[in-house]
Amino acid sequence: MNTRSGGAATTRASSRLNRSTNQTEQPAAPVRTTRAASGLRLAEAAAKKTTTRAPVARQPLANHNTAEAKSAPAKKAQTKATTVKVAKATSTVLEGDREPIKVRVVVTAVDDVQLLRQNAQAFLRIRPNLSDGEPSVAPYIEHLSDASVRMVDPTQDNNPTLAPYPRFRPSAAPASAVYTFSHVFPPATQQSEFFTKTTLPLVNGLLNGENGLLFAYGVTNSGKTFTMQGGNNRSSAGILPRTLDVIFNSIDGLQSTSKVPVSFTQSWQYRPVRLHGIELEDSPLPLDVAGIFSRGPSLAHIHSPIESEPVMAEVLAEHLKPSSLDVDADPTVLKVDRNYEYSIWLSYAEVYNEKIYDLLADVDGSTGNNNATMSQRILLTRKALSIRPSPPSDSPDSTTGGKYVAGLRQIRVNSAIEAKNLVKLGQLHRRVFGTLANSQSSRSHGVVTMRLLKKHRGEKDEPASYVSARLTLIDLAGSERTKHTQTTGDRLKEAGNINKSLMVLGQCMEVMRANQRRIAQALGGPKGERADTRDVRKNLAVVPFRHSKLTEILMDYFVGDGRTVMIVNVNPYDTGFDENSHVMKFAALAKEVHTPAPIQHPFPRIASPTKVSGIPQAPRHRQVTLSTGGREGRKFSETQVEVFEEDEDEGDASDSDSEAPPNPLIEALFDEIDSLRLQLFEAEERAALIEAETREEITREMSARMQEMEKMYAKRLVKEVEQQEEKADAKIDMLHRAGVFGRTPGKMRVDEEEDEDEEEMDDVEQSIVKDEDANDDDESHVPSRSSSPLANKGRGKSRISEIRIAVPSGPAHCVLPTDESEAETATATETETEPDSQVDEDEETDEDDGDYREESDESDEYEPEPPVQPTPKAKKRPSPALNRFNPSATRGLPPLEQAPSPIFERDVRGSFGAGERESFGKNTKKPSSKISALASDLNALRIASSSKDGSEEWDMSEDDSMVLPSKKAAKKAGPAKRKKYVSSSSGYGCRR
Ligand SMILES: Nc1ncnc2c1ncn2[C@@H]1O[C@H](COP(=O)(O)OP(=O)(O)OP(=O)(O)O)[C@@H](O)[C@H]1O
Repeated sequence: MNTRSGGAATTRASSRLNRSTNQTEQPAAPVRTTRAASGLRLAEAAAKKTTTRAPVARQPLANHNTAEAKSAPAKKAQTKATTVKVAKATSTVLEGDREPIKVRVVVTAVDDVQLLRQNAQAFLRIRPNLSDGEPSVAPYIEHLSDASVRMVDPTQDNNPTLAPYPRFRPSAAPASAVYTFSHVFPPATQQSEFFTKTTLPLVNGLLNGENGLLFAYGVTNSGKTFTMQGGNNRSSAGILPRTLDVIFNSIDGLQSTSKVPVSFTQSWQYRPVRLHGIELEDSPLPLDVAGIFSRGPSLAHIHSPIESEPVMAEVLAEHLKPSSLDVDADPTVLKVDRNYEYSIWLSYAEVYNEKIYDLLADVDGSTGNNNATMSQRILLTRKALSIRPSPPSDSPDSTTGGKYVAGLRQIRVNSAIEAKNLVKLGQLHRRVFGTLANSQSSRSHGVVTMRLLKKHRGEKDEPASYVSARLTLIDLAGSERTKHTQTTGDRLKEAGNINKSLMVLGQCMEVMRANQRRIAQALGGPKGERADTRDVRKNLAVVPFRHSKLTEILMDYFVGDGRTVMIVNVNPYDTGFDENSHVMKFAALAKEVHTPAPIQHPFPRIASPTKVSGIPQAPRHRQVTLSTGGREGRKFSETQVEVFEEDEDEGDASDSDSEAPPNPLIEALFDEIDSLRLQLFEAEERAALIEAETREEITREMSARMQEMEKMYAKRLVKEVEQQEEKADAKIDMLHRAGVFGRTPGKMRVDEEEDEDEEEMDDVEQSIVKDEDANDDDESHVPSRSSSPLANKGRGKSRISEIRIAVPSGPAHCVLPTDESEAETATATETETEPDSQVDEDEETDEDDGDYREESDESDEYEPEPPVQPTPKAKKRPSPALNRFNPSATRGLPPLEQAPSPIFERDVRGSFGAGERESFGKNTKKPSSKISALASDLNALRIASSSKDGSEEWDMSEDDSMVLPSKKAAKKAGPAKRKKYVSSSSGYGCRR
């Protein structure tokens, strides 16, 4: 017989509230009371009967922070009180003007404020270094305070080749960031302390009828399983066993024994079903079940699931020995209301590859291949469970809905040891595969739910008398990315699904946070105005809980009531900085989620997202090896377990009939959406993988190139600095020599310079001779030369058709006079040189060689002019550059520029082509004084040449790029007296 509570399956609290409301003879008020609030039902209901309160003014949101600062219990009490006031207010308003909308508004507003005050808590736990001795690398997480840490990318400063230049960061993660948590636990934190600060409040809440959720998040090997379940050492029990200890310590002697006798030998008991429901046990339990439990942890007798799989029990007995289970028990006892009787029910599910399995379920086991080496083979078949929306009949006072895992066993446990044994059995059922990252890596999300039923001793034994609350502890799979674990095949798919569910979890939090902000903004209007959040609520984004199984089964915690605690595990030693940065960002997001975002949509019945409509899926087959013994002289045994995983069956849930018949069209549409979402997700994942790889490749190349460039620039910088230093030295020397600071540094130096000048002179002479020869050869090819009116003049001894000034490729030299008169001369010559700008202009007007040649041809038409005598000025003040040709009169100086401008060098050598010359003309915005000096040289040469045979004179036309000091005189003489300064493609030359 299945005695269902059906529509009567309301909690006592809600029924009393309804009764109270009904006293006004109104339809059931749309009051949203929470299940947690039902813990106060007696006192609250009594208060309602006796007092009439004014409607509660909505709390301004500005007080949010102040409210947060209050202690948790105080806050909870306040929340409950507020709820009661609202309930009363509802009643009052209904009695007054019978306008239900107003009531709704009040309730909604108060709910918003109330929910906004619920903060998700995030605790950070830093894993200690596990290697012997000092860690190979320093941890990159710095503990700043009890609530904050700083994470600095360890690769930022460690690369000496890059310092002090900023590193090109391939990652989007900030190189340094401070993260804040509710509390930060350093590596040395003991398990007991950690449990007390993070989980004990949740356990306390559970015993008081509040829901709670705690999950551990982090990359693989960061200590999630250690935190949740514990280690092998004494006192290293984790959160889960300690929670069980504290619960049973606290309800010791208060456990419910009430049963409904159905026959002389059998009795029934109320049990929790689905998400909120309570009903009589489907299958009768033997009356002496408690006695069986008390006989100890013999697996074969613990409970029916184990009994039905004796093979498993036998094989796993080794694993499930009580060993340290009871000696490592947490002694904490919490104060509970002793007027109640309690019962605890445990379920253990696994979300693996986007399918949910019951880890405590019967599995069809059979053995095979037994042999003498203790090697066994077990074939297990297990079936995936489906998720169903919680029927409204389970919780008529809840509008938030929620989903439950249909067919998930909830097993009653009477002691901590029993519970721990069940958990251990579940852990062995849980799929544990090794990856490269962690040989014992959890590849699934393990979800342990403790359900508490409590009933006041004075109440009748009926479903309405029971208060139900849940505490769910989740050991999430590692959040590492696939490429870091080098997973392939099945492992790759696992990793993809793990990441998917964690990603969706993050997305849900993000959407909830956005929704919360919108509600907060709506509530934060001008003071005194009643905020109507209905419109805002209607337009809230749908939180994508449906996108993954994990979020679907956790939905109730986010949209319903209860507290959420997130534990963030990080391993700052051998986990990548980027990986942990993602974890930290996720934590920051989760911490900001204050309130459940109400879902306005009904929850339709869903199909498995992995199931493509119409295509039956073959059961998945996997193989695991379980090893036992091997220590302390015991025999080593190995068991091969083959697992067949069947897809969930829509019709297998015993309670499926409690749901409303689904609309086939909606079903089909949801199936379609799910299948499309899956395809989209897979495509995105593929794209993300490709993108990540491409980015990484480009990043590597870029980094290498950047490094090369940085090195090159560094070298250049050093060279430039050296050159500058030498230049400065040279200048100082020059000034010394010029007598500004005194006499020249020494004779040695002068002699050296004289030698250099001699060499220079040799070069010039050689160049002249060479050019003469070349000109002899080329003359016929250069019409301008052959047609020059002066072409045949002076042939022979002193015939110079083109003069090139060759300057050594080394540093340019500057000649300074050694005595005062010379200095004066030099200064005067320099000042008399044509302005630079004039040279520039002239040069820029010469577009190409053709122009020159044209002019040259024109010049051929000129009549030979009588030689013009050099200007007295030029004679009187010879260019200092001319002194180069007279070593005895020259006073050399150290190099002025170690690396002369290439433009200047080419100019002097006259060896560049037309294009280069053009660019020279354009680029030389400000010709140096050396160019002017060179012009003076040429003029001096002209004078010297003229003085040799006394019949020829040289001059430069205005068209030429260089205007000689004698230009003024030539201008005065008229254009006819001017000669062209001819530029050929092979360089500058002076024609006569
Ligand atoms: N606080 C701690 N103190 C001592 N040892 C620890 C601590 N945290 C973790 N360890 C050790 O680090 C190793 C990895 O930890 P654990 O298996 O819990 O990682 P995990 O995050 O659960 O990895 P996975 O996600 O792959 O399951 C284990 O050997 C565990 O005993």
